[in-house]
Parts: sequence; C-alpha cells; structure tokens
Amino acid sequence: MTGAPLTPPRLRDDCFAMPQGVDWVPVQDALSRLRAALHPVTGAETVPTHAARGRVLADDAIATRSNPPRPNSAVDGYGFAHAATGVGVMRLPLVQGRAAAGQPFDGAVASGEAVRILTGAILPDGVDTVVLEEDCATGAGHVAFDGPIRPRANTRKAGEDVAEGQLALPAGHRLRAPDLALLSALGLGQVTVFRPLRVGVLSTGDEIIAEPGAPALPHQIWDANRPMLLALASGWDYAPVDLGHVNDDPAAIAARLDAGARDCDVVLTSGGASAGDEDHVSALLRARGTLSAWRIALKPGRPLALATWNGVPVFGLPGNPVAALVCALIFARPALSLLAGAGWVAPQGFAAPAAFSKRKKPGRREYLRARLNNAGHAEVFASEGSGRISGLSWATGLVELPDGAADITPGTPVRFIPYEAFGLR
Ligand SMILES: Nc1nc2c(c(=O)[nH]1)N[C@H]1C(S)=C(S)[C@@H](COP(=O)(O)OP(=O)(O)OC[C@H]3O[C@@H](n4cnc5c(N)ncnc54)[C@H](O)[C@@H]3O)O[C@H]1N2
Ligand code: MOO
Repeated sequence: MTGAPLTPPRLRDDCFAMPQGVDWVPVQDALSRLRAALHPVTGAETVPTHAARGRVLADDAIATRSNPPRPNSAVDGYGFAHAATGVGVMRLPLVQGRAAAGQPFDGAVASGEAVRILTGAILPDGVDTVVLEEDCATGAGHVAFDGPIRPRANTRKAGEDVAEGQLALPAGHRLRAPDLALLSALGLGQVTVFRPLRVGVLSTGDEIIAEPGAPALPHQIWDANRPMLLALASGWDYAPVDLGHVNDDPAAIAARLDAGARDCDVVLTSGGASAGDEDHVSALLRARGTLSAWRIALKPGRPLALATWNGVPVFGLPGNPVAALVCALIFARPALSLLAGAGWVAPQGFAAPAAFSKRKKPGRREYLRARLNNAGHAEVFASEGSGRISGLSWATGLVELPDGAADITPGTPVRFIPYEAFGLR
C-alpha cells in the first residue's frame, strides 16, 4: 500500500464523548421544542361514562344539576328547626313518619317538633338541623338531647359538593375511577372524549426474531422492545398498533412506516436510530421524513431520532432496550399525552438520599435504573450497560442526574422518579 499513513484520532473509548462541532441539545430544550411542535391530533367521540376510564375529555364536563340537589341529612338521627332549641336538655315531640334516603317525608315539621331522619334523606320543610341518634334518648313519642346544638349540624347544603353550572372536570382531563363517580353523580351518562391515540410500534434489525420462543440462532435475539413499547402504550390508555418487525432493509422499513403513518397517529420505532452502517431508520427519516437533527445530551438514549413521516410524528428510539425505555418515558410519554389531547405531562419525582457513589461529567443528563432500599435511599443497578434488560425489571424507577457535573456520595440527595410517576404499570 502507498500513500499517507492512516492517522486515527486519539483513543477516547467513550461513545458518549461529545464530538467536536456538534450542537448538543440539552434534554430540557429538546422537550420544549417537541412540546411547541406538537398539537392534539385525535377527533372527538361520545362514549358512555361507565366505559370512559382512561379516556381524555374533549369538552368541559359541566354540572347540569347540583350535588347534592337538595339539603339532606349527613347522619341517622332526628331533625328539627334550630330556632326552637336552646341550652340544656331539649325534649321535642316526634311527628309521625320519617324521612329516609329515597323516601322523602311527606309534609312539614312544625317549629318545636322533631322528625326521625336517616342519612341521605332530604331535609323536610321546617328542618334545618339534625342531632345524631347516639346523642338522643327516645320514648313516649319524644326525643330528648342535650343542647345547645350548632345550627345546621349534621346536614349537607344543596350544591355543597358541586353547584349546577359549575365546571366538574376540564377538557383535557384523563378520566380515572373517581372521575367516573363524579360524572355519574352529576347525572352525566355520556361524555365527549378524544378518540384513543393510535400508537404504532415497529422493531427493526436483522438480528431480531419477532416472537419470543420462536427458533433463534446464536446471532439472533428475541424482540424485547416491541412488547415493552406496546404494553407502555396500552398502560397509558392508548390504542397500541403492532407494526411488527422488519429487517434492516430501507425499502421494507419505508413501506412499514407508510403503513404506520396511514393507520396510526404516532409511531415508535426501535433500532437503527444512530449513524452506523445498518442504522437505516435515522437515515430514512433524514432522507424521506423530516428528521429534526437534534443530538440530545442524554444518557442513555442519545441516538433518539425525532421526525415526521408523511406528517405523522415518529420517535426513532435507540435499539438498546434501556435506552428505548428511557427515551419512551422521558420524550414519548409527554408527547403522546399532548397528541392525545391530555396536555404535556412531567413526571413527579422526589429527593432521596443516594445509596451509591458516582462522579458525573458535565454536559449531559443521565438516567440510572434505581430503586429505594429499606431505608428509603436510592440504590442503582450494578451496571449502566444499556443492554442490561434485567436492570429495568430490578428497578422501581429512575434516578435523574442533572446536566451539570455531580459528585455523588452516599447520602447526597438525588432525584428519584418512581415508575408509577411515568404511568408505568
Ligand atoms: N461507534 C458507536 N457505536 C454506538 C454508539 C456510538 O455513539 N458510537 N452509540 C451506542 C448507543 S448509546 C446506542 S443506544 C446504540 C444505538 O443503536 P441504534 O438505535 O442504532 O440501535 P441498533 O444498533 O439497531 O441496536 C442497538 C442494540 O440494541 C439491540 N436491539 C435492537 N432492537 C432490539 C429489540 N427490539 N429488542 C432487543 N434488543 C434490540 C441490538 O441488537 C443492539 O445490540 O448504538 C451504540 N453504538
Ligand atoms: O444511549 Mo445508548 O442510548 O446507551 O444505549
């Protein structure tokens, strides 16, 4: 061979080293840009309230009747007009009949008289106060108790929970079990909600065998990302769409992205996101989609490719399962929530003392697989290897290390974000 000798760069052996001349986008800036670029994409439909858990309100839910609709009793006891009572032992004659929930008292209670009343019963005319039955003696058609009693004691005001015309739940709210109680209590049998976001999930890679348990040669691995991402999507109450697996073949990947863009509102791919010889997803997104050339200062997950394909947002997640999950939780989750009409969401973490030591260089944010030990201190998985899937199961959350340098020793407060805070279940 002739010519100039090959001169390699100085060995750094750090795939997270920041190459010269590349603008690294801090995680927060990338999130802000993503948030600004997206908007809700699903239309609205009407569904019965009982079937609406997990759905996102497309319209404000307004109370068409007050809850409770009329003043009622909060306890089992005796009702009367407060004005006729005073200090010391009261003995009031009992009227015939009673007021019960669902069986209103027929008539009025004169001042100075009392009526038997049960929890949930509308206060009869003339009654504004109720004494607990445990505080009473009864006999010979009378009830006796020790006054004074507070005016309106043991009663509930009409509309004290929600008044007619009041906003019960705002558009954009994702309905949970207690919300179904509220809507039902207000008589709202149907709600207008966004159609569920269709989330396509596609795995790429010549080494991937799509179905676990199917025969695999030593150079082949079973697809771990697709089941994880499909389960994330359904756990977030979206409609997962299994786009399957394709080999590292640009035409096949393009065809599957076409199908995804046709049938889905957003597509999550994994693998081929970085810039290697076989990293066709990022190459395709760059050539035929609109790849935002962000290089995100993040570990793991730096190769995340954010783009649109035929107008549909595509999250080109890294193939390493740990990086795929971190990128899905940090980037896809808030973005999907926004696309689905529920607005941007940020996970709520909290400070926990570290149970580990780590010195971190400035310039990128890091997420570590973590869990709290019995003392409530955050311990981290033994390896930061991005292919160590077992660590994802070992963990109950992530420790987030800030973009700047950090020198963590046992006891240093670190931010722990439980999996639950990412809606992961
Ligand atoms: N020379 C460099 N090599 C790598 C760098 C780098 O900066 N310089 N970055 C590394 C990092 S960080 C990541 S992350 C990966 C990014 O990889 P890609 O998104 O291009 O993904 P692949 O190369 O296709 O796969 C990476 C890894 O993950 C496995 N994989 C892929 N899909 C699945 C799946 N569905 N289930 C389970 N495992 C999967 C794949 O077999 C590879 O082992 O690049 C590093 N390399
Ligand atoms: O960021 Mo790679 O994203 O570590 O595995």
